[in-house]
Amino acid sequence: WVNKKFSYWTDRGFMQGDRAFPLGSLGGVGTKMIIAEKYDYYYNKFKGKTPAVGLYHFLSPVLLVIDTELMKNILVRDFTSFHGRGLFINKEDNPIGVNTFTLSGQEWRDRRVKLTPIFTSGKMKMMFELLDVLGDKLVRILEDQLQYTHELEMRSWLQRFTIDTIGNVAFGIEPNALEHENSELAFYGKKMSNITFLGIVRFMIGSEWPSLAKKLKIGFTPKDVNDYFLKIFVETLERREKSQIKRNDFVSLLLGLKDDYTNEELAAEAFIIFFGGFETSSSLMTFLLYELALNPDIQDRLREEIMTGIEENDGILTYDILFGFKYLDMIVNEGLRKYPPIPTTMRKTNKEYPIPNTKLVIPEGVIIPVNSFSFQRDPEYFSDPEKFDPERFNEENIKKIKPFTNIPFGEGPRICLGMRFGLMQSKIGITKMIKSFVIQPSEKTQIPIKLNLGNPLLAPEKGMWLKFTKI
Ligand code: HEM
Repeated sequence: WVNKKFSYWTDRGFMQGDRAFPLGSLGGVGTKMIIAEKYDYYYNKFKGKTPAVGLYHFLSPVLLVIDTELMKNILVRDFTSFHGRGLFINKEDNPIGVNTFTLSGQEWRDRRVKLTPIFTSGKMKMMFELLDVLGDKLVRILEDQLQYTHELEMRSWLQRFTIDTIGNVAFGIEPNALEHENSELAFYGKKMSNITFLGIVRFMIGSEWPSLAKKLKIGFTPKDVNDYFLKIFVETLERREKSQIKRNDFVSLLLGLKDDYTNEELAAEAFIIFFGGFETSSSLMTFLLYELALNPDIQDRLREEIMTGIEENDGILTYDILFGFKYLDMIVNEGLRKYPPIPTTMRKTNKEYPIPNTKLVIPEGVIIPVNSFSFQRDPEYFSDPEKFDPERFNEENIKKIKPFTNIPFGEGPRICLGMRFGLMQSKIGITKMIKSFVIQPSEKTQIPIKLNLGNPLLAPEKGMWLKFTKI
């Protein structure tokens, strides 16, 4: 029976990767490497031999994309055959898990169309002030820390910063995570990004046996995460409606969709804004600080740009000034290339798809991992890929980047909805810190950095210890 399962791809004429019961092609994931590194192993092994290689997530067939032309077809040109996300959802028992990120088909399209207007640059500008204030608070709190020590574990500080920003704008609450290490929001937020044995079992049941998963009331999130986020969002909605408070945040914008969606559906969107926004941006800032500490020339040039830009604007940082920092933009782009916070995105075929110019046909219902991590670290597309080199993204070089090889926010109709917000909060965080501190490696800095095997997003293994000195 297992052998039959493992011949799914060869029966259809595809090349396939290693397979063994029970993990399928995922041997070593979580113990020796993260899943993106395992995909990368297959990407390098099969590159040039086939446009896509068949793998197995446990016993389920998945197809890893290798060829950039095929990737373009999947993400953009022939998107109508690939609009699914391929995640298990359970509307009855886990309403929080049913949102723009996880939905497929018409339901996804309808949500996406309704939500897109709440992410425009005009709406982001409205939220800038709130983030600016929290950025200053981050600096104040780090300054306080320097009375006791100059070595700071920045991953957790940056998580605390993004919990405060997103808790504020998506749930209308003051998590005060920067003041209190163990805020409730942080507890439930982190629960989603720590892979546990139980989480793997739940994921496996959800993808292999959806009807059993429904009977077991399994969904995209654990039950307590569902209940917590539902509760805090509904409480905020009620408070807002009663008091008629108007604030420039996602809660107010979501409230504007009240005629179209139930409270549960709106809470699910607030949840994905929180989940999409807290770990990704803190991961990006963490790796950026690491590279800035290791590359003092780059750090100095960035500080010069920031200081001059703010000084010329009477000491005030605005949205337009922030997004006008060209070198900061190059640095952020290079950070996203080398350390994509979500290193793999997924699609699912909703109908059979013949791969152009081959005899291969991708069957319906197959999950397609697109591993941006591989393309963005492929020396064919980015020479000396381990080197942190913002010049890859200067005005001239950026034009030479091969399309679809740098996709940290995904691509096509399902591209990240919160890209502008993610960039805004990461750029604010970096700008405020670089303006106030010189950042250097410390004795505790892990060089070269290793990845945390228990996190589906890109995270450092042992946190990010860095030396901070007040300017
Ligand atoms: C540096 C920060 C971020 C990175 C690197 C990132 C990356 C991604 C990636 C790779 C995807 C999948 C795209 C695809 O499948 O083509 C995605 C989807 C998504 N992201 Fe982000 N993200 C970030 C920040 C945010 C923020 C701040 C929010 C919310 C405010 C957000 C909300 C979403 C949503 C709703 C989707 C689902 C889009 C859909 O399926 O239609 N993201 N993001």
